[in-house]
Amino acid sequence: MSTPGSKPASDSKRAPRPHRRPKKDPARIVAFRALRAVDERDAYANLILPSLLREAEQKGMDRRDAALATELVYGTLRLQGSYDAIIEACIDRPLREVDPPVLDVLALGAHQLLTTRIPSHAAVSATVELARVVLGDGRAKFVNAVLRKISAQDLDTWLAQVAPPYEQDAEDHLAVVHSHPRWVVSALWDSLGRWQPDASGRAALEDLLRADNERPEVTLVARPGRSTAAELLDARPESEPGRWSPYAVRLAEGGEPGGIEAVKENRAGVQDEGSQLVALALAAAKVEGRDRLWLDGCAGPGGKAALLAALAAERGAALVASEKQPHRARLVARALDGNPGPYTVIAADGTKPAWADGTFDRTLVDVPCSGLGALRRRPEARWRRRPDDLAGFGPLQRDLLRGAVRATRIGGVVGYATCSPHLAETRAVVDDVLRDTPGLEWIDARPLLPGLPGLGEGPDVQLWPHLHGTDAMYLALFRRTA
Ligand SMILES: C[S@@+](CC[C@H](N)C(=O)[O-])C[C@H]1O[C@@H](n2cnc3c(N)ncnc32)[C@H](O)[C@@H]1O
Repeated sequence: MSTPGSKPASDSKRAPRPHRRPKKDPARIVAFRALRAVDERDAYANLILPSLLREAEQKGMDRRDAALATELVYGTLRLQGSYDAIIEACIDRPLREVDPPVLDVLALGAHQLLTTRIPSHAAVSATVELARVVLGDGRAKFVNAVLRKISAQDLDTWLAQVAPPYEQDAEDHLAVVHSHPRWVVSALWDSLGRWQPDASGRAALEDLLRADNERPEVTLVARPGRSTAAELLDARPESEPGRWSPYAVRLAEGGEPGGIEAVKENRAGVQDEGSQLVALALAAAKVEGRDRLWLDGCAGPGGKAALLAALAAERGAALVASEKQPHRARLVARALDGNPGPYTVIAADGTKPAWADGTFDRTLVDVPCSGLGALRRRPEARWRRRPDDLAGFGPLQRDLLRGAVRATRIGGVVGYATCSPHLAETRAVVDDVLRDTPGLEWIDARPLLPGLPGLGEGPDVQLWPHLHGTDAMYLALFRRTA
């Protein structure tokens, strides 16, 4: 029996193949559209994908296909560096001469072949079908030929072939094997060496790079006084308590937070444990005297502000949550909605403050940064960021910290946080501000994060995905003494 498009081999010379419409495969089409939006419009995968999935679900896409599309987008973007090197070894021209949509289809195919459990024949045929739909028959043939070459070896064999030997060029080797830009490998290595001098060798760096390529758990925060970890654990019995924060609950894989009552009512939210620890450490630092008015000077979209506001409410203190961008200030207002204690949300520039010097007892600035500490969550960020971006953030980070110091009264506490372990955004900023700002005592943050291993020599702390299971948050705490 012959089906449309397939004929007995003996016929193949005589009859031309009847035209067959390519099969539409919603998961792979959504994945392709998401990758195109990331490439063409600088879209963020975590924003564009949910909207494409909603649209496809309205047309009947089921949950399994939605899960497949999500895995394909995130997995392909994370491992793009490795896949590009492998694809380049399978074609006879430089990668930059391949049209970006073709490259996206090839990378999607490489991901299915080399990293997922999809059988090779299914991965090739489904990706070639996708190519027929989105690229046309001619280019689908090219895709077919390249994917067949890729399917001849597994990922480790390919990487051993395409990465330069470690001994010849360690950073390039790790960049290709672990799919990070070389400059990011270099920066992470420098930072790891600063914080973990005894454990910053090749093995530790590889653990970190691997952790960046893993899908992060979804962690919830039970906002104090409004919900408890026990309530969240009851709502999701298959979830687990956080490792470090008493307010954290880690959802089991695939766990959707949206249906949980406490989340719907804003009494709990989604928040990485590293961010929770930053807010908890700031709240735990000792201030001298009055402790009534707290400031979050870079509050948008409001995760840390919501936790700080709840902690402040428990102590009879109030939070001012300030954010420069009005649309992000609106997100902060939403995050704080229902907080049991007093709070104010304002749109203000932390470098030209809307408050008198010395107003606050505790101040946090969680400054804009490269985000190199959250590569697990933002799979495209590593490819989009450039080393020059750091020079752009540096002056603002220093000004925001100086502004935070001025905003805080003598005896009060200031926290400087970034979601980046890059030394230019952490130690270099703090060293410069300490040098030109008299009357600042650097507080040891380590005792304020009880139980966490590997916090180094202090007084500041750097969290790590591979050691703590958190984003790579940095925190330095100061007391204003004069
Ligand atoms: C890393 S995010 C803060 C994340 C937030 N703390 C949270 O946990 O949700 C940095 C924020 O600082 C804001 N920002 C940038 N420049 C600022 C400035 N000059 N003054 C105040 N906020 C600023 C950005 O718009 C961004 O929302």
